[in-house]
Amino acid sequence: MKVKVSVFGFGTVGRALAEIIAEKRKVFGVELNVVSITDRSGTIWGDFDLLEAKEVKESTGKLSNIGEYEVYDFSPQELIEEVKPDILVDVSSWDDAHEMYSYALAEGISVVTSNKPPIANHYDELITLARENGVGIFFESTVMAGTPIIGLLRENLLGEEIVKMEAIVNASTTFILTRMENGKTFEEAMEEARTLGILEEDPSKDIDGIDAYYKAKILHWVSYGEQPEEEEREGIRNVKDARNVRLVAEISKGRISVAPRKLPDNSPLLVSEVENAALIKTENLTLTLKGPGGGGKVTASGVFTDIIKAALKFPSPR
Ligand SMILES: NC(=O)c1ccc[n+]([C@@H]2O[C@H](COP(=O)([O-])OP(=O)(O)OC[C@H]3O[C@@H](n4cnc5c(N)ncnc54)[C@H](O)[C@@H]3O)[C@@H](O)[C@H]2O)c1
Ligand SMILES: N[C@@H](CCO)C(=O)O
Ligand code: NA
Repeated sequence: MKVKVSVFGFGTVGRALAEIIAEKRKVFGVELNVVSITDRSGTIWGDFDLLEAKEVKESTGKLSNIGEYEVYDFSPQELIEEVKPDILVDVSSWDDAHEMYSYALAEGISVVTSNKPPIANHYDELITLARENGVGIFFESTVMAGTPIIGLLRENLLGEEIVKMEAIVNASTTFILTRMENGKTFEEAMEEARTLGILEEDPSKDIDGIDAYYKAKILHWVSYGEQPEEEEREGIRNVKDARNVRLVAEISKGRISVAPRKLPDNSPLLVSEVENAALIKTENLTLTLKGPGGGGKVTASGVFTDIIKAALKFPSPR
């Protein structure tokens, strides 16, 4: 089965995805063909070499510098109408990408994304639109990167009421707090996090708990199919003694909160570096899920899985 893919956004995750697809373009009976890539400088469309596009972006910062191919100045709607991919992959940091998703879903194009605000703020309308048009919307890497918490909740535990989740879902604050535990200043730790490619384009989203809040909201939508009524959010700017402190997201029916908490020494949530963790309590099970929560390849891994699920028209009950 040949599948046309349009990639929107070509930063850390987009370029890591290009590497994975270049290596694994034919898997599970699916043959992936990336027909367009878009960054802020424009869209390349046609029979370009993926790794060449990655190299041009890395060396010059702009896809439009890829000499021998035409560069198009498409609006998101023109991109959908002209290129007509089978799957639209959003790995950009465009907070308002939901309109582009709606164009695609209405045209029978599945959407895969690692971009949280569009899913956190427009979940219901996007899921409904996908179902009405017989296509899928997949967002594994919006929470815990490629660590499969979204697939776990959307495609499993279907007979279980999710009683409560406590989770560490932001890699940057975990990294910063663990560096501060080891004597680094907040500024030094921030600088180190920047070199890892895990900070948001606007790092205040990490520091002020906004990224973790979006993720908690997505987990609430997937678990309960509705908005939370109660929301609390606090970041880590006021943390002075970082020992055993982590930014904890709590999700239960009707309520989400994000706040720094001092954890006991034996807490499974006491992760470090870029690790994420989730404690999931249902009526009959108590689960712990741990894994990397940030970085180009580990995020692109979850995006790749979603591309295959979209190609195989994988049903997501929730
Ligand atoms: N890096 C990670 O560890 C990680 C993990 C999970 C999810 N994410 C999410 O995945 C997305 C990409 O992350 P990243 O680390 O690659 O970010 P990045 O800042 O490296 O790249 C984002 C890209 O999006 C492009 N972009 C932003 N707005 C655009 C627009 N309107 N039109 C075209 N291009 C636009 C930027 O130019 C940039 O190339 C973000 O939404 C991020 O929150 C990242
Ligand atoms: N900035 C995010 C990237 C992963 O979503 C984090 O630190 O967790
Ligand atoms: Na995930």
